Amino acid sequence: MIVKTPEQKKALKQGMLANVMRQFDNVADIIDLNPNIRKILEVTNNELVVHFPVRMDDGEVEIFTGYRVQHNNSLGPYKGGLRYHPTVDIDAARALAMWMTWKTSLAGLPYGGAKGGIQLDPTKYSNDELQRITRRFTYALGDNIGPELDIPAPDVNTNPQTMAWILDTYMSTKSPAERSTNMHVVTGKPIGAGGSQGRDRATGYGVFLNIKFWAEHKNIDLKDKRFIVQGFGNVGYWAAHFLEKEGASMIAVQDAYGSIVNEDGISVEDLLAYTKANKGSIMGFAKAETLDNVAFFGLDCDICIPAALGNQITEANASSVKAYLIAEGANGPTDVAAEEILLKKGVAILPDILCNSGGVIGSYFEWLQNRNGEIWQLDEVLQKLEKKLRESFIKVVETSESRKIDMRTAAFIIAIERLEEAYVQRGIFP
Ligand SMILES: NC(=O)C1=CN([C@@H]2O[C@H](COP(=O)(O)OP(=O)(O)OC[C@H]3O[C@@H](n4cnc5c(N)ncnc54)[C@H](O)[C@@H]3O)[C@@H](O)[C@H]2O)C=CC1
Ligand SMILES: O=C(O)CCC(=O)C(=O)O
Repeated sequence: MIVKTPEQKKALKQGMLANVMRQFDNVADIIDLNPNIRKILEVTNNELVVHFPVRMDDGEVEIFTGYRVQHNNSLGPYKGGLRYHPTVDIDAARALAMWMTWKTSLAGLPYGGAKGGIQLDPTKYSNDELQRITRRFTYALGDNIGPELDIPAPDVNTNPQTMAWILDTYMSTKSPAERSTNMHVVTGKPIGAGGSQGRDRATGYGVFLNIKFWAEHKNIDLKDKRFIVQGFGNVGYWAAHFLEKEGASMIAVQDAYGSIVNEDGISVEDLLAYTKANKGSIMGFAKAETLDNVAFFGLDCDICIPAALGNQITEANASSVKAYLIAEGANGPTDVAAEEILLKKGVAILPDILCNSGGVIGSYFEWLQNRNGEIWQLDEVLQKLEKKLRESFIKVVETSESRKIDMRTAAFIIAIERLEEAYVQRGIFP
């Protein structure tokens, strides 16, 4: 359960869970949310913590801890990614699961919210070890996931290969008849294993589209605009790819290994090719200089795209931000204290639950195709994605402008009011 007593609250470190709870409480107060529905939404439905043994390449057995938190399923099956990272713990999974509920609700999808992962540093394990870890984790999750119950997807340090291992392991526990109808137990799969065209780029493309919609709304031409990206993985790379195609220039990048800068621009494709040959790291890229990590968010630029972890823009660095737009590719990259500072400075923030929702929308398209035995072309997927994202963007901007509130508050209001309506219409709280 999400911590609620004063003692627990006091003990709670200022992490993502504290942020998502403050965001929720703020909006619940503004919309005067039905108190019974508030009680339901402020706790998670189910929390699974599993400890499981895996044999390492050297023959030793290591015990791993995995998590799956299912926050709410009043709008449909639980949906959300799996993260492999040392910072994964029960509070991180709770926070990320809650954001998923708001995200799927805002996007108008028939899904609830969940998140999970394994607390580990994947750079310390071989590919074979990661495969065995993923398969044992899937066995440990058992029937707590399922195509109509809870559908995982990729997140930090997981990818289509990870999803294929999960699919294969899950299938191996099913009867032959069930195997062909369970393909949609995970999304973000490789195309050959039932994945959808476009899911690879869906999140980053969605981040780009949100920036483009915002720029059009403000009559700003993206050509020659300077942007910085934190995280050059799935989300960061694809967002940068599409922005560069639009004529904008990437002047700095930060990843888990450090930061690089080139005021004249860094070629997105050259950097991708370099990272592929350099164990995923941007460091040492010849056409840029090394930059102190602390200076990164204070760089002179137009657009800042945090696309790595949570709580990256905080009270400590928010005042130094020079960008006039922050497009949140990551979940929870801006904490509540930082947001207050940024909004006072006039910085616009495209909130995570809107800005990175292209990923889960792309997953929904994959799930639908698997469920209905359909295969869609790339252009069809991208067109449908753009249509859905534009609808969400318009709703958020209209709510923000008519109620004179920031875009995060507007997005949360739309998401939480949809959930409230579902509970009220079902008659649970007449
Ligand atoms: N993959 C997806 O479809 C979606 C991902 N997101 C969010 O986007 C963010 C990034 O996810 P992915 O791109 O999928 O992960 P990824 O694993 O593909 O890439 C993560 C990137 O962040 C960097 N990074 C890790 N720790 C860092 C640190 N302390 N400082 C700076 N950079 C660091 C890594 O080096 C890597 O470049 C996460 O917050 C995730 O929850 C949100 C929606 C969907
Ligand atoms: O594609 C999905 O189902 C969820 C992706 C995700 O974890 C996220 O949107 O944060």
